Amino acid sequence: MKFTHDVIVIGGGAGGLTAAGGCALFGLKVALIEGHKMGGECLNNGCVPSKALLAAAKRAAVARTGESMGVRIAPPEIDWNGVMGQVRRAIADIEHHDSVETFEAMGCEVILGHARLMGRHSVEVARRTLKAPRIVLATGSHPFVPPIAGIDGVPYLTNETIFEIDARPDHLLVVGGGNIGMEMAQAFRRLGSEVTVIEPDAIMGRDDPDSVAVAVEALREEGVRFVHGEAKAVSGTTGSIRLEVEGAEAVEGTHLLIATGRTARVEGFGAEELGLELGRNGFAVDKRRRTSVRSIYAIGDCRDGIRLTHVAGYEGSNVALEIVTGLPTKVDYTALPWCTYTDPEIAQIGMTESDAREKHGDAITVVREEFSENERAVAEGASRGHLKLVMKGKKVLGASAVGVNAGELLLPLAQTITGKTSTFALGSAIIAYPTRSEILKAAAFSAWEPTVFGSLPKKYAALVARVRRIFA
Ligand SMILES: Cc1cc2nc3c(=O)[nH]c(=O)nc-3n(C[C@H](O)[C@H](O)[C@H](O)COP(=O)(O)OP(=O)(O)OC[C@H]3O[C@@H](n4cnc5c(N)ncnc54)[C@H](O)[C@@H]3O)c2cc1C
Ligand SMILES: NC(=O)c1ccc[n+]([C@@H]2O[C@H](COP(=O)([O-])OP(=O)(O)OC[C@H]3O[C@@H](n4cnc5c(N)ncnc54)[C@H](O)[C@@H]3O)[C@@H](O)[C@H]2O)c1
Repeated sequence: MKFTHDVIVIGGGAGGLTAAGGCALFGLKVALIEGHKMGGECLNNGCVPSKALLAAAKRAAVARTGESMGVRIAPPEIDWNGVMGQVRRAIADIEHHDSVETFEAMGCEVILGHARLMGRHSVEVARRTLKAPRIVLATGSHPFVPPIAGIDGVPYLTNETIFEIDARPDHLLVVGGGNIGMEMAQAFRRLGSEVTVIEPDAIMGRDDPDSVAVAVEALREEGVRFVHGEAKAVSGTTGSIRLEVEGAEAVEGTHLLIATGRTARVEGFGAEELGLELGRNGFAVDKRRRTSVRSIYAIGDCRDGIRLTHVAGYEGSNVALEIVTGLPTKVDYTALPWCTYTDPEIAQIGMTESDAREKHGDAITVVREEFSENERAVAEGASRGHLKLVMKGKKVLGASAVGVNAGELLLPLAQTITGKTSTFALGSAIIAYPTRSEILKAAAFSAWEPTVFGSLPKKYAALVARVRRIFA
């Protein structure tokens, strides 16, 4: 077969960009195909606009404290156009990282158009047929809308539309208490909407319940209402929406946000015809991210598994490495981090306490340190939250943190979990005072405290002291 490229990448989101850029930087001939907007979900409808909205909301929340620390601030006035402008500005300021020009400069041939798989080595796009020994699918996901009776007759928002609404909702009903639900609930509440979150299971069920409880309490104090139950039926129109909830009373609001998870994008581009096997939600892949057709990889949101930007990017670089070197390269998620950017922030890396108990039973220990003992947090009057280290012996298996900027604490823990550093090194490091990172040192040191101040070191110290008294 005559190949036009070494690798064809379908999808210009976090996964596809990283795979394509990685291969191109090694000098391979790469075709990168994007059918909608470069940057994908994260830049255009996901991480970036949501964090920009949370930033505007935080300003409003600070202003709402009125008088605090002897400083009086006027109550916030929310200009919705300005808020949406902040969201657009953030996207505009970041989009050059993901632009056609940037990826052409790296050496990719960027093709804008809808790609279609025609065979194990061939793709059609913009009336051209491309052929390559390897194809990478990075086609992402779209919002999952559950079968709520009446949903098709009611206007509803998803992450694809919520960052463009032209007026602030008076009362936002958020169906789903996952990452999107929690972040959007706090953002809209702080910007002045009434907010009700409807969730039948645990709020943010993948996270440590102790961390989640701290954030839920904070959101409740700010006025977010949580209703425990499943959204079953909906009626009404924008401005007047009524949602029937199984196991709870019906709720009414002006706008409806569906934040109930994602569906992998696996249809409409020839994957069915090629017979690519599917998992529960996305392409079935092995640890090298190969699909059932071995010349075709699937990475990021479109394959069955975790859906996060840094995961898509990591899988993109992993696949690029495998294609470039020709050596099998497996993904390793023992130190996977994720954060939810509410205030307080919820951060997790590696195993939660319950994951670890399930795997190792009583062999694990959990060390917990409170931000109320961290002097920086106390001085700043923001000491809500804690850090939990989950350990087996002196090895960290995972950590859960909740508090201001908790996600920024994860890097040293990633190195500890992967064995690149140790709890001893973390516990004995010099940490600038006063910083929130001191909580890491305190937790790591707790693991060593019984050993360092144990009976043997005490006996040794006593011996040195006795000798010194004799010879001093
Ligand atoms: C509201 C929200 C907030 C989020 N916040 C965070 C966060 O804070 N941190 C985090 O880590 N993750 C976050 N995520 C998740 C993150 O956005 C995704 O995990 C990430 O974007 C997945 O990247 P991807 O490359 O797999 O797919 P995508 O970003 O979805 O990109 C896929 C691309 O493929 C293109 N495409 C699809 N089919 C074709 C075709 N046939 N031909 C050509 N092009 C095609 C699409 O147009 C799209 O641009 C958030 C998600 C949402 C919805
Ligand atoms: N900070 C971050 O990293 C971040 C932020 C936002 C989104 N994301 C990613 O985006 C993806 C989607 O987020 P999400 O919040 O939509 O999904 P999610 O899977 O986190 O949560 C969806 C929630 O909806 C609930 N639900 C489902 N059907 C329901 C019904 N009929 N009534 C009420 N509740 C119902 C589920 O029980 C679940 O708790 C996730 O994969 C997440 O990783 C990440």
